[in-house]
Amino acid sequence: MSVIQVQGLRSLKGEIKIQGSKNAVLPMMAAAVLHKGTTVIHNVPRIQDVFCMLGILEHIGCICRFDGHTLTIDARDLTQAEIPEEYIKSMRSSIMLSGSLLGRTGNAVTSFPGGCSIGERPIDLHLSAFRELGAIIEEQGDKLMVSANRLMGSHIYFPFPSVGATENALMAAVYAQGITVIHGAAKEPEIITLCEFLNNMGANIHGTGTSRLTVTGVRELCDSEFTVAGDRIVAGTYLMAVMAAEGDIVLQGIQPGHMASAISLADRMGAELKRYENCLEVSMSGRPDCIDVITEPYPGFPTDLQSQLMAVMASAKGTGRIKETIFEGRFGTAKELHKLGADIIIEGKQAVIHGLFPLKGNRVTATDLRGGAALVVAGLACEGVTEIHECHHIERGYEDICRDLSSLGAAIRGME
Ligand SMILES: CC(=O)N[C@H]1[C@@H](OP(=O)(O)OP(=O)(O)OC[C@H]2O[C@@H](n3ccc(=O)[nH]c3=O)[C@H](O)[C@@H]2O)O[C@H](CO)[C@@H](O)[C@@H]1O
Ligand SMILES: C=C(OP(=O)(O)O)C(=O)O
Repeated sequence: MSVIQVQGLRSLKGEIKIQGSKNAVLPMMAAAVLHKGTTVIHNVPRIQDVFCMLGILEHIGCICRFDGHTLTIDARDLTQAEIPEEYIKSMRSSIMLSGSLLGRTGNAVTSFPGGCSIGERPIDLHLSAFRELGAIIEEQGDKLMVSANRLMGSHIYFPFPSVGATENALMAAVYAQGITVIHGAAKEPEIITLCEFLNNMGANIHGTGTSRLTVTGVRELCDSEFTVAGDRIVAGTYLMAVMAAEGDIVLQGIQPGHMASAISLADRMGAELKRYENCLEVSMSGRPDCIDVITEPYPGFPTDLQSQLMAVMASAKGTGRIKETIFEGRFGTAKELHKLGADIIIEGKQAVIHGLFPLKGNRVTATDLRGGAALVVAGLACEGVTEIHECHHIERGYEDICRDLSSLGAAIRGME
């Protein structure tokens, strides 16, 4: 599907089950490489990034079976420590293999990762964590070689929280001799899940959910099974969708506690919300109000919902400001929203949005995963048809955004 057409101004109604979390499952798939045996993961979303990670696992010698939403990874016999550049350049999470391969074999050959155009995204913190555990890092052209005879437990200090660096440090530390303490760890729910997943495999990690994680090295892991939680960013995207389109929807299969900042923001903007243990009911009648928001590490408002929020505010009442503090390139979507008539002014790290309703359907282009989803959200508040091109970006993280939104009553279809 490379083009999506949305006929706007139809309210949403219905119930939907949210797919498993991309940002939780990708590090788990990388972590499965640590174990000389079999790992089964349930509720795995059928998205492009998962297929890319599968390609990497098979390339290094894992035998994988992906039936429906259950993925079995047999990592008994690894044959390769080098990940081809085309994988690394197409997906940021490929860098997770450097931690798990280093932990398992003492050797990983990767390169600097690519991914969406949302900012520079250096990996200095990942590399400093590996060095702290005793690894040697060599760069040869584009190649990045990480190796160690024996990883030794140590104190790793992160100056600010990085999700990926915390995950890579955890994976490298699982077999390191002695105790590793990660100070300044990220606290996102996906880190908690990775710790639970690794402990379920036999690792020994304490401090889960805090910024100080302690890993006591173990000698071996065991076969295990794990179920991935619902994707809080996909759920947040559909929360933004109903705010843009108005209506009443129920999001099933999620933990609303992991979405507290998005829920309180929707409440401030005028939505009515009811939280249950595994689902969230949202009603929006009339146009939402613009508000002021800052993106922050968890538990703050996530950068991964910033573009979708911008799309909602573009068609809301009044004036609001969004300050993006994580990825400097994430205001790229504003340029496409302008084509729909949105009034957004970018001033450095801040976007000032004057809401206008309805927006006007037009041809726009997705330039990154969440920015693409934001254009779909904006299309719901447009008069006429919005045609979104380059939708392969959206398929990186959404199983089928057209299926999901049309089941809620949107007039949306995908085309090749
Ligand atoms: C697959 C996955 O889980 N992706 C998520 C992960 O990305 P990712 O793990 O790449 O994001 P990080 O948490 O590492 O990035 C946070 C900030 O730290 C900076 N940084 C990071 C590493 C480093 O070595 N040096 C450095 O300067 C980044 O440029 C960014 O400004 O967390 C982001 C922040 O919540 C989310 O938007 C992404 O969806
Ligand atoms: C930026 C994202 O993902 P990644 O880190 O995989 O590029 C995202 O999920 O919004």
